[in-house]
Amino acid sequence: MQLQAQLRVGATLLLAVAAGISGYVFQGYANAYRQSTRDLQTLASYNLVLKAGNAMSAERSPSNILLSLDQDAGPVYASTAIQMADARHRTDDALDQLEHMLAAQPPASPDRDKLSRARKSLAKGRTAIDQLLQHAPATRSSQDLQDAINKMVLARKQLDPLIGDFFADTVQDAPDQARIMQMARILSDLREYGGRIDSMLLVPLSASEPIDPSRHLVIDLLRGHIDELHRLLPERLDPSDRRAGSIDSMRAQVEHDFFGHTLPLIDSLMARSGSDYGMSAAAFTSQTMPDLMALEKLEDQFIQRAIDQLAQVKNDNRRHMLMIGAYLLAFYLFLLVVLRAAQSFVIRPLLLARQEIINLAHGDLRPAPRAGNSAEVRALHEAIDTLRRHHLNSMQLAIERDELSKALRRQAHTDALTGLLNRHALEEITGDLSAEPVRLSKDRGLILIDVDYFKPINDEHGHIVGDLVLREVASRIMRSVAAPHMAFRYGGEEFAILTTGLSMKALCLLAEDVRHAIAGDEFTVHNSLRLGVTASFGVAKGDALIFTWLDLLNAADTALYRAKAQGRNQLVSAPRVSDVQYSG
Ligand SMILES: Nc1nc2c(ncn2[C@@H]2O[C@H](COP(=O)(O)OP(=O)(O)OP(=O)(O)O)[C@@H](O)[C@H]2O)c(=O)[nH]1
Repeated sequence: MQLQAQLRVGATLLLAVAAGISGYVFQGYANAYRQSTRDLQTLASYNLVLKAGNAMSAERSPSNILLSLDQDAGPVYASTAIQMADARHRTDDALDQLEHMLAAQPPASPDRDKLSRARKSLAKGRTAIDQLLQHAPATRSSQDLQDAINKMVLARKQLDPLIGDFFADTVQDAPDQARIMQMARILSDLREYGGRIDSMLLVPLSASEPIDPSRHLVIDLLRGHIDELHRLLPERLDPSDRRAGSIDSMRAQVEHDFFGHTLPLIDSLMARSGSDYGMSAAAFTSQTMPDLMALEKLEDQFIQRAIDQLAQVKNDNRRHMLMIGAYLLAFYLFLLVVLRAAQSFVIRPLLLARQEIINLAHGDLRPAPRAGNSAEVRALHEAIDTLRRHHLNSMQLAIERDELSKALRRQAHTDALTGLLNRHALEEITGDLSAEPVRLSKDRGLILIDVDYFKPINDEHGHIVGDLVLREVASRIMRSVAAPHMAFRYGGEEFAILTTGLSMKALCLLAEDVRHAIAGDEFTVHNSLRLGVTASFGVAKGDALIFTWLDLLNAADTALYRAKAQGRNQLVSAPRVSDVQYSG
């Protein structure tokens, strides 16, 4: 498998493993995120119901104070009336929010029915209170007062089933939040029961009547509930939360105010057997209202803190999910970069180096494109450069060898004295005469030339002069012979001209030209020595009688012999079918 493919497979495997692990962790966070979203929604809904209940409970306090005040109370009455109006407003807001939340449920759903009944009861309670407030306190009967108060308590009680249903549902849907909801409910119930006791004491205190046994019983029952709930309420509401400082201080404050002040006050009022309570209903309600409000506030802060914590958990989970996604993406990009880098810095340089080596192998020594700059790739390029240099050297050596062998070949075929082709060259062209006879082309013609009386020149003037004469003879022959015909020094003072495509007549004319060129002007050896030189010529051409090189050579040699014999400085052509003969 190619390196690139291996890298891709490796990267895909790595990515798959990373994606698997990330997916597993991501799934965990996604589940936690979904759970925290659900919990948050559940807790927020539960908070809405409790808020509505608390608002209804809280609304009773200013109503009760107002019912126990004389309209002549002036600013106190007016400010309490404003407080009651505000409290009603808050209750309506809370109930509206609750109704809005329940709007998703079908119109005839039990929850919406319960809420609607509670609102109707509340409206009745408010009407009863408003009607009572139309009359001066002295003209109100205790019964009417108790009825109005009971209606308000009943309205709040109508909401209990809804709170109970939400509590049950949410404990089921978000069991992790059960403790928080339970604590919130305890605080809400404490506030409600405290408020109810307040309401129950309002009539006896307003009318300065003794607490009748049935009222006593109800208040004792409520008091008992409060004690029970008090026991369930821990010292620290959420010890796991280190930031819960303000909650804990509020909790301590509630312990001090509600349990340490309001309840003992109630107990002391309950303990009085007569009708002298030592305080008015308005004073009593005004004293207990802040403590009840503190309870309410504690519940509100507590559940709000829980909601904030859940929102934080939800955000943390979402952040973790995003981080995992970002890490995975970053890992994917990293792998992509690694692959690209491998492609740029390893694979491409390798492939280019491979191509360069192939080019070198095919003799292409030109510089090829390269890539990569790592130490390893540079080392590879240096190795290729070394190979190129070796290749270049051996090619140069081969060229030199070739040129040398050509020069040697040329030398072997050239006569050193005259510069003409030598006999060996002629034999290469005509074929080894000792071997099988080579078929001769009829186009071929041969002129053999022999310098006349050369020995006497040597003898009289020395070999050096003889050499100069031979050179001049060769030079004059060369000047007369043009391609495709070729001139040779055949040996000693003998020369040859090999022709192609000449008729016997043209051959003889050429030989005659050469003869004149030699014999025409005297040879100037030096200023004081001028020599007249002649040569004899034997001419032969391929035809029906002469059909091998040996035949041609013999025929030309015989003709030359005859030219010598006939007196030299002449040419004799070999006998032909037509037997034409020229003589000079
Ligand atoms: N200077 C010189 N002399 C050479 C060379 N090669 C052969 N000779 C001489 O050429 C002479 C040839 O003499 P011969 O064969 O008798 O011919 P000739 O004297 O020309 O007589 P004919 O051919 O019969 O006219 C010899 O003396 C050789 O020594 C050479 O390269 N240089």
